Amino acid sequence: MTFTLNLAIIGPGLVGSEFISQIAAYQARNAATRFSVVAIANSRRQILSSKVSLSNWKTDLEGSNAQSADLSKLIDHAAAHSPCVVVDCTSNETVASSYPAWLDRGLHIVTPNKKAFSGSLSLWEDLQKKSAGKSKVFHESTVGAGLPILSTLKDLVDSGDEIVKIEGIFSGTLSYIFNNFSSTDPSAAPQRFSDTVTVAKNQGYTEPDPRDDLNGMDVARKVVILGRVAGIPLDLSTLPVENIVPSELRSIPTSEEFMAKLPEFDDHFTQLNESAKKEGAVLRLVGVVDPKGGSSVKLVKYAGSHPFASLKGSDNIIAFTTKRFPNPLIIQGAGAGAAVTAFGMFSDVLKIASQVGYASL
Ligand SMILES: NC(=O)C1=CN([C@@H]2O[C@H](COP(=O)(O)OP(=O)(O)OC[C@H]3O[C@@H](n4cnc5c(N)ncnc54)[C@H](OP(=O)(O)O)[C@@H]3O)[C@@H](O)[C@H]2O)C=CC1
Ligand SMILES: N[C@@H](CC=O)C(=O)O
Ligand code: NA
Repeated sequence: MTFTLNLAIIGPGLVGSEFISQIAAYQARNAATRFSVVAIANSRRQILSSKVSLSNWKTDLEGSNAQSADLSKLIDHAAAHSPCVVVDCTSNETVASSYPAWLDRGLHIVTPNKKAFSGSLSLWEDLQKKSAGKSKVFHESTVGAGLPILSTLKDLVDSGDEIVKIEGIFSGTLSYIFNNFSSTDPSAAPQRFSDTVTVAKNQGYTEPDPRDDLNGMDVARKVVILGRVAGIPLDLSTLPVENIVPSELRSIPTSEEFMAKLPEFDDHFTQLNESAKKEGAVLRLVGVVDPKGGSSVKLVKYAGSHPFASLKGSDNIIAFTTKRFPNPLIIQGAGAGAAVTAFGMFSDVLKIASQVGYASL
């Protein structure tokens, strides 16, 4: 008997489109069709079908067979195509707040969207309770993109290890910016801070508004998620977070205006970097999960010899110090970008497939 896992994809932007491409490439490589995309929706339009064409979906989404976006219709359609995973590739809070209702409909959820897991504790607890049943929720790409961070942490916790501290560089954007702007390499040409932000945005590392990275909130959300998976009930509203967006730029309405004005503040960031350099150090924005109460997001000066100082590109580095790993277990690699984020989502979909029937093929 052929087992097919259906997929309803919300938000085919940078990450969502790459996820669709990876599913299409998988289908081309595998004779038996294991996945069928039954819905694709952005904020304006949606296509509902028993099998969406993965070679033509962009045109179809704009064509006459598409409907106006209506999330409740999409969910009805997904629920009628069980087993179905709703893949939320938006960063939308309202979409995220609907997850418990979707789980009640028997749907599974895979997402890189951090909003539900770093939002209210009651939503988090509701999701834990509801995903303990038949419906599954996986969100590996919410921390460290495709790097196996949450699965590793869950394995540590479930097997009875004790978390002493989790510390790391959890932002691909801020990693890229500071690795280039505040380098350990004395021969590296000095860079303007605003130029590194532009490159990070163009490479697809940033949130739609790069201020959500620079204000520490994207890292804060990851710290909250890691804390909660580790059993520490962290809350975004009480976590100390260092915001490095100059105060004059915080209330500018659009990200485009923000990017246009950022070069005016290059001297401010150069001075920060120079003061670190005088101490033989570099700047890095780190997140800390501390069961004893010191969880935070802060800009830290690290000596050039520290492992966080020699990161490259948009790499994340996460150090788990536990009772069993007093010398930390370290995971390092690309922590942002469409390909690695979509890979993390694909690996989550494969886990659901194996749990709900793939194994029986
Ligand atoms: N970029 C990265 O490296 C990483 C990203 N992530 C997360 O992945 C997610 C997607 O990021 P990215 O692809 O860069 O974002 P994009 O802005 O490129 O894409 C967002 C997509 O969501 C759609 N969308 C927004 N609101 C709604 C809505 N209410 N209903 C339906 N669709 C909606 C948009 O549609 P429309 O075009 O109509 O607005 C668009 O298709 C985010 O949660 C991000 O935090 C996680 C890890 C790494
Ligand atoms: N903007 C984020 C994307 C992944 O979560 C980052 O830079 O890490
Ligand atoms: Na991850």
